[in-house]
Amino acid sequence: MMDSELLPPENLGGPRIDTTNCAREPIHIPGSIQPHGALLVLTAAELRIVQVSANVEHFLGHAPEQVLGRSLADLAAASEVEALARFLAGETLEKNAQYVFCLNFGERRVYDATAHRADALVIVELEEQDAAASSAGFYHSIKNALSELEGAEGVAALLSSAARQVRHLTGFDRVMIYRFAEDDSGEVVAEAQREDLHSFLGHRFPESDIPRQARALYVKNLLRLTADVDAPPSPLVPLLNPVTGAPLNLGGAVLRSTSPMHLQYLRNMEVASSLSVSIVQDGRLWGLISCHHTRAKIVPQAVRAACEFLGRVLALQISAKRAAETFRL
Ligand SMILES: C=CC1=C(C)/C(=C/C2=[NH+]C(=C\c3[nH]c(/C=C4\NC(=O)[C@@H](C)\C4=C/C)c(C)c3CCC(=O)O)/C(CCC(=O)O)=C2C)NC1=O
Repeated sequence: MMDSELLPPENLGGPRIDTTNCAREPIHIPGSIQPHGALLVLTAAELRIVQVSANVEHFLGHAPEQVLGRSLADLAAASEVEALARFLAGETLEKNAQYVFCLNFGERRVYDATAHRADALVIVELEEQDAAASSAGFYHSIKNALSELEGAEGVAALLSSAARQVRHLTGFDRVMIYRFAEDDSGEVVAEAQREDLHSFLGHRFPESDIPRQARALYVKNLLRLTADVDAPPSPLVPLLNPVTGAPLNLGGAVLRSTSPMHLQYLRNMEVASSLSVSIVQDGRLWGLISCHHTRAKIVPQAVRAACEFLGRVLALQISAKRAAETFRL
């Protein structure tokens, strides 16, 4: 097995992951999700439920064995299920598309839902709704953030503004802009933090802090949230997907459990919650917007979408400002 090949997961007989082999940890198939949401895996054709997260009863009022094998249409409002089917009919597997909608399971069980394709399956993730995140004021702050980024004079001012805007939008205790060097080590090049916290500005970190398989995933999936480093993961039921007979690829999932290695890294930094947004330029991971909170923090779907959008705008603005500085436009 080549050094860069990923190891089988520990829950399927793989070796214990430690600092000597963590660059080969298969982080896309943890076999569990973070428990602040629930996950359903459906067949694409009939939208039949073939795999769930063990905590599904808390969200749907039915135990896993009462849900497995049933059609989503048996459990949720027909209009929303039909909208999901229409979306899936129009999408191709190549697109890393997410479908964001609402699912109503009756008895006031109404959730933000995020759907995406994984192999020949559809993963639907359910999260509690957050009214504040969809208010007009929220959209106003995104508009302001964009104007600030566009008005920044030069790359350094742009990165500082981005850190400030993301902190304002999300309320994280600390927001950093982390830039990768040619050797994939990294440096904190901008920061906005709670005034009583020490600064990481100018600190450099080795390539191993964000290993190869994580960087590769982050070019495809642009945002990840660890809501609570101490929350017990909710395992998938059954552990192997019955359609594929393999572990479910959670690389595109918003609730994917974070690597235990990284959870310990965050605890060592006295961080309870972390969110990062990829800054991708020409298909390469230029850097990350890395956010920390000293307490557990669930970031609602709408706020995450805004952060991901800002990350994309920031990548474009970095190129534009660098070109302007180079050619003194
Ligand atoms: C201020 C500086 C600063 C730095 C440098 C920083 C690093 C950082 N690591 C990240 C991810 C991972 N790291 C590791 C593994 C290891 N990390 C190590 O140090 C060694 C012990 C090790 C194995 C031996 C793995 C498997 C993952 C993937 C986790 C997953 O997605 O499941 C992320 C993105 C996730 C996030 O947003 O929090 C960041 C931003 N976060 C900061 O704020």
